[in-house]
Amino acid sequence: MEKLTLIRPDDWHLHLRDGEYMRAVLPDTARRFGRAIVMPNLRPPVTTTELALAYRERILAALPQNARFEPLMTLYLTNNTTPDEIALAKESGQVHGVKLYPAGATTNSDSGVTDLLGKCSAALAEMEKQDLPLLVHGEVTDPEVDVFDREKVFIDRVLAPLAQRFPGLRVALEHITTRDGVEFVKAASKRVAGTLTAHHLLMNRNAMFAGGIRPHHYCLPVLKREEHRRALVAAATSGDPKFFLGTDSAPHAKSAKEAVCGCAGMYTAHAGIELYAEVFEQAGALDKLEAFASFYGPDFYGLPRNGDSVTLLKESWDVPTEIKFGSDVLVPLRAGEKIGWRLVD
Ligand SMILES: NC(=O)N[C@@H](CC(=O)O)C(=O)O
Ligand SMILES: [Zn+2]
Ligand SMILES: [Zn+2]
Repeated sequence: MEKLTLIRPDDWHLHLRDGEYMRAVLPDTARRFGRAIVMPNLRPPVTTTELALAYRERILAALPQNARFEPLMTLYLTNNTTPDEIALAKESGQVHGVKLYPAGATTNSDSGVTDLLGKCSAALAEMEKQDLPLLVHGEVTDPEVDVFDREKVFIDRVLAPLAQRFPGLRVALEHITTRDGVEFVKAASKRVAGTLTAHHLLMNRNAMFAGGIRPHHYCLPVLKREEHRRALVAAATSGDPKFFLGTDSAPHAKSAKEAVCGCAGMYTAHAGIELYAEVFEQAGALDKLEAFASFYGPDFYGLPRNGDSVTLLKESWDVPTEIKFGSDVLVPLRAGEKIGWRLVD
């Protein structure tokens, strides 16, 4: 049987939520990944180092015994984030990035930024000075802009001017979904990188409408056309160190997804590395998976690569139709279907 052994991967974009929900999903990530950049869009958001350190303690306390998983914390940038808070974050050694959510762009982003280059310039200057990366949800929230164009317009209106004004700032464009995003990252300086999710690599926007409306294939940024998906796969499998793994696994209760106004996010942590193995296999690039999943992320964040490894077998397994999610259930990606690679414990 075909077998794949990789240095243990890390997830550079993950939603763990909190409390019983966090306890339900954390083991899926901890089983596969050595570390994860933990998103701060809790309610209320993680806006200070103090809140981030307390959240980190709750995650550590919820880890399965013997797990050697390390949560890498982030701060939620607001119009009021001070340079002092940025300095504190860096000094803590536990905060590895500051997350920009344009206000209203996505799940739990109501406290987000309304005018990045205006209101956040002092915080951004401090991040540049401290070399603390800015992690970006790259979509404009202007309701006049077509939903499918919001990433491209964000690059033109916000990201390009930001990179000009703060050339020393390390920036990760999270969950890139378009050719435009790929091209921006490639053309930018070495300090600009991007993460790619498994679901945007595997599916185009038709997946939202296969035989009817599919709420479990709705996320933000929304799935795009096939030509964009192909550009993402080309970037992921190119061996370019600017592109690395970030699942954006975003658990929501089944009832919140299957609703009149269903919320955005796909749960993929149950197969967080296996789904990428499918992508790289389909592209004939399994030899490029390890660097994408395990090398380029820590290199960008200035952290050591993991020392141990994981093994995948080319053996299909059945994804459950539901997974317990605290007092609720969630529907994982590929629910009731098969995944072609299996993680060996
Ligand atoms: N990706 C999503 O569709 N949802 C994420 C938020 C985000 O990453 O934008 C969530 O927190 O649910
Ligand atoms: Zn996002
Ligand atoms: Zn996310």
